[in-house]
Amino acid sequence: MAGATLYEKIWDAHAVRHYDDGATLLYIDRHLVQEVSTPQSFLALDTSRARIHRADAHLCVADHAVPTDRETPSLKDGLARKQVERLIENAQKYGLKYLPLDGDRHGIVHVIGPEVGFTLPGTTLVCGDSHTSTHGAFGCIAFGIGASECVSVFRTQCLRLTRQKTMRVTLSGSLPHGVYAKDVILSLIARHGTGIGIGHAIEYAGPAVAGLSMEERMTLCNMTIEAGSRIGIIAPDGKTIDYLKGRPLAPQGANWDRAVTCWRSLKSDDDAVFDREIDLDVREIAPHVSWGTSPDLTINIDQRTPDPSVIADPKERDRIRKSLAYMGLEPNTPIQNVPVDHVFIGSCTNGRLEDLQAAARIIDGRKVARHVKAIVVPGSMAVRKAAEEKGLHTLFKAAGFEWRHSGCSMCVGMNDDRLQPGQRCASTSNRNFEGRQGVGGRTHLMSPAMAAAAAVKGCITDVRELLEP
Ligand SMILES: CC(C)[C@H](C(=O)O)[C@@H](O)C(=O)O
Ligand code: SF4
Repeated sequence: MAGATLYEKIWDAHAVRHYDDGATLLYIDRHLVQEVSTPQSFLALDTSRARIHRADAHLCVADHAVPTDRETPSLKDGLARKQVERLIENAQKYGLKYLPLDGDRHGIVHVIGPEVGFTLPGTTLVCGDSHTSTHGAFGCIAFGIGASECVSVFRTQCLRLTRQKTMRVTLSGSLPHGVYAKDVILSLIARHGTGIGIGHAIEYAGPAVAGLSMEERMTLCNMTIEAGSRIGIIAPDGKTIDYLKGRPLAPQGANWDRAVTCWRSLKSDDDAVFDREIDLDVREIAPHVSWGTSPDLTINIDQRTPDPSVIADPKERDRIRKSLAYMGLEPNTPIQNVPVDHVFIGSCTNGRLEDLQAAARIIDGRKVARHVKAIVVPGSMAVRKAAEEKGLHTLFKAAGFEWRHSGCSMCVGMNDDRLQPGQRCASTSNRNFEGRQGVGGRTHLMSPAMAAAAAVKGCITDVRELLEP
């Protein structure tokens, strides 16, 4: 019999019961709770007068709707305010841990989970949010769930699920100058489409993955959902263990030693068979920019927008045409030099310390172009503090960036940070759908270094021109 993949091993270790129809009742170790996706779940709990099975398995934080300009505390808007207040009330009522907006542990769920050591290898972790795939960077099965699934987790700590197929993406080589984990995942999606991962749990492996930092691995797993898969996973190694050591919710003392022994054994067997295999040599990858309204509509910085008139498939032709029209771009336009109005550095994809450092290296000694509004939104207050300790805030502010507090911010038009219709944004976030950053707003996805380059030049730019050799 062939060996098992890492995903299958963690799955089997959490299986409580197998059903005749092939489904499994899976034990869920951890649940992250944010304000936008859970009000109905709490309401269902209230109505059924159900109890929460294990209060310590849940961690709550409000991130999507919160203002990031907290010098002028707002939360004025009716819905945002209600969502945040409801989360605080519910956490209190059910005895769940809540990380307050004004506390030093606040941040985007997917940034704070690993940061506080809530995210651990070998576990199952869920959240009512599709980018829960991020946490798989730590070697756990982590995925987004819906409101009714949240209720099951609250009540029973279990979910009835069907096991996904498995796919391995083997990344070889090492990242070229000016190319980052963001470019790798954008390139993968551009090459294979947004449907490639549907029904599969994707394990990232190979020398290029071993070479990535934990933060880069999180960027990769984060956008796995944009490749159609709910689960991205990377086997834990020395970097994973170093990252977690001493985190407040990580095991301590003898438990830590026991955990590390177990984590070191967590990997796919050499003879494990994946349902699908993809290989990618990262040395082939150039800085990427999305030009359209889906993450696969992405090109190299030195390429041009496509020409729908030469596309044979009528559906695809129509999609490209519509996308160009929404983005206000002509066919065959070089993406380089397209002017931008906004630059957003942040989100659960690229709002961590290394992302801010990569952007700061480009900004250092330079100024944001006069017509550009540029904001840096650290993914958490801990990231903000660490960046300030390194003086990054001074550097960003001197260049003309606004230095904000943690939250989802411009990644999603659910708070005060939004584009106006027709505005174009160089953004380090993960989704470029119509209206994602505000009604009529136009999003170009890219790495933090590329976004910083766009801020300085006032247009989409090849970051390699601004990098020291
Ligand atoms: C609002 C939330 C449920 C949503 C998600 O599921 O991912 C958001 O975080 C997003 O990035 O689109
Ligand atoms: S930062 Fe963006 S992608 Fe991440 S959870 Fe918030 S809205 Fe979703």
